Amino acid sequence: MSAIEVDHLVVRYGEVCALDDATLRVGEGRVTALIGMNGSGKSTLFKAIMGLVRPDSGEVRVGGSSPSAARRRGLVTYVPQDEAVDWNFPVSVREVVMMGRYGHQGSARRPRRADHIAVADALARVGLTDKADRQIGQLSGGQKKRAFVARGIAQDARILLLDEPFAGVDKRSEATITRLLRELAASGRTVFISTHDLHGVRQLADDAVLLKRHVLLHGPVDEVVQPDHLALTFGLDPRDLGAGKDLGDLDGVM
Ligand SMILES: Nc1ncnc2c1ncn2[C@@H]1O[C@H](COP(=O)(O)OP(=O)(O)OP(=O)(O)O)[C@@H](O)[C@H]1O
Repeated sequence: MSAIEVDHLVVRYGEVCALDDATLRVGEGRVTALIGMNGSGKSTLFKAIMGLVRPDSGEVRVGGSSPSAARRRGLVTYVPQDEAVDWNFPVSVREVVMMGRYGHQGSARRPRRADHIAVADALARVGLTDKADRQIGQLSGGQKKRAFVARGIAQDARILLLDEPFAGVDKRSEATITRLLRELAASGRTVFISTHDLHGVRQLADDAVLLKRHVLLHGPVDEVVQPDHLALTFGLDPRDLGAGKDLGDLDGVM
């Protein structure tokens, strides 16, 4: 079954066409990696799935609903790239994670016992229990990502979107996040994640999508993450990625 359905999606920002006839199905209970060069439309695709940008044409369905309805129902959560977040905002790590519980608290927004338990559990799962009372901006890059993953876990969202969670992240956080995302998929969650980490992608993902304003290729990660396909995605000559080369040769162009 598909958790996310994107049909002939077109999104423009003025003159710039960020997504041009993008169509894809993201399978439920799987980890799907989204791969594409800078400006290929990855963040725009996530924003369209969250209902944060309006399509010029085409359609997005999330768990069978419109993106805004899915967001209101707490079906989907989004871990944005660093730049999209105001790290000076005076909230603690625990409060950030508690935000994931708002949808469970009714209009009073007063945390109940179950909310405190869910937050403590999520913090423990990402290894941030001892950092819970710090202001969010005082965490390292990897710890911040883990805090937002914890918010998604506390929310109990069925679908998690993560925009480059490994960018600027230490090895320990990367391993923690990879393990957590695999656990979430094993428990039926859908994980859709953009990444530049081609080395780690086979351990992380079941499927991969190559994006260049539209979907170039989508399938099992081992079939998709191949030098020829990546060369096409990143606008390189496939001969530059032939025998004796590996995915590391793409590091400089991503
Ligand atoms: N708010 C905006 N206004 C104008 N143009 C935008 C806006 N957001 C994105 N774009 C443009 O749309 C295109 C797609 O951007 P998007 O951020 O979706 O790409 P991306 O694949 O996530 O890139 P990156 O890997 O650098 O994060 C780019 O050309 C970008 O400059």
